[in-house]
Amino acid sequence: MSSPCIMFDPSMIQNQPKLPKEFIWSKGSGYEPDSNNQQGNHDVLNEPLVDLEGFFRGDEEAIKQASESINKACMTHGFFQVTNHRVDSSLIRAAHDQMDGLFKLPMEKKLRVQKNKGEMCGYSGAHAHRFSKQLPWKETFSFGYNYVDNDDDQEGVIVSDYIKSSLGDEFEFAGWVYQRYCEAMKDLSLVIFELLGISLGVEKQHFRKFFEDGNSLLRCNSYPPCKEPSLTFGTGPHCDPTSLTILHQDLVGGLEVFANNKWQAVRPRLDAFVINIGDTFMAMCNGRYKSCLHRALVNKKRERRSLVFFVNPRKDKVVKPPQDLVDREEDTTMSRRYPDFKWPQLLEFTQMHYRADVTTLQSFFQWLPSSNLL
Ligand SMILES: C=C1C[C@]23C[C@H]1CC[C@H]2[C@]1(C)CCC[C@@](C)(C(=O)O)[C@H]1[C@@H]3C(=O)O
Ligand SMILES: O=C(O)CCC(=O)C(=O)O
Ligand SMILES: [Fe+2]
Repeated sequence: MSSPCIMFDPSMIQNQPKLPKEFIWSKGSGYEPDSNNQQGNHDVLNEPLVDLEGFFRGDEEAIKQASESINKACMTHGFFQVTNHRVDSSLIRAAHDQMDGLFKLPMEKKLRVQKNKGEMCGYSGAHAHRFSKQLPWKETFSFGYNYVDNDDDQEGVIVSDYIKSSLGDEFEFAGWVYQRYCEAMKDLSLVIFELLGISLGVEKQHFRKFFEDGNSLLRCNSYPPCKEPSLTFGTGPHCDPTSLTILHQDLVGGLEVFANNKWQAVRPRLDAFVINIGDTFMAMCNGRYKSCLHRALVNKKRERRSLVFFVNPRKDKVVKPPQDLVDREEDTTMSRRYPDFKWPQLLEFTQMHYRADVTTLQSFFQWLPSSNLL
């Protein structure tokens, strides 16, 4: 008989003296927390801080500099932060403030919007509806955001309607805030895609155009304090399967990136967005840029929150590198490093058959021919 899944109620679970075994990232899994899995024990990553002011002013020299530092960061670890991004600071603050109302909801109400296996939107406590061990010490609310309402299924529902209809009228303002926040994230992502195009020396609008009619996901993360933080993870080590991730975190800290062969902490900055390259973009640039390996630690004292916007292409688009990039490969045996695919195929793989980690993309390409999605 299978055991009932664990209920992640922060007010109760964080007071238990011992970490429930489901949250222990066991030895031998390849993902055991290292002996130093404590905040404050790691080097701080000296990643480039890309100032977008020059881009918005159309200053050629500043754009060149920004794209060069993006190129360097993406060739080494796939991670950088941006400042002067023109996202209104009061909108960012409001998006963080509205998380209070979500995470403080009574459990019974959270469960009413609980995600089921295979679903992308709704509430999840420790992903316990999907996994039975190595659970992440977090609660999440996720909202789908389609740029174009291109069909009439659930995915076409806009964030504000989804929030209001699933959580009730008292969440109307929260819905409005997250709708605006998604719009701002979409605009910012298109700026980053333009810079990525420039940095790769391809037609500068190529990626921007490709993602203009995408469909994305906004996720609110809450990582409650944990009595034994060194035995678990808030989010275990992984590369995002998506294309680009835009993350905003509070000042608690806990995000780490694997760079130069070691885990390094990312210094939180309220005025910056963290940008990660994901697996899909790595495939789109023929492996030139690295999908960023990262994780989130938890701590004994303070709840940590982050807002994560995952950018994906429209579901019928073929993911492949631009031809001019392929033509420039010196090693002709490597002219195409990955086969073509579509985002829903990788999404199905990560939701139904494989838990995203550092080798998601390779495992996906082994699975793809046997799937009936081709
Ligand atoms: C397509 C997705 C799967 C995950 C959410 C989005 C983008 C990133 C993925 C994830 C965050 C990577 C770490 C593991 C994961 C299970 C998580 O901890 O949330 C992943 C998400 C998921 O499968 O729900
Ligand atoms: O919350 C964080 O800092 C990281 C979250 C993350 O990596 C993810 O949700 O994919
Ligand atoms: Fe991630």
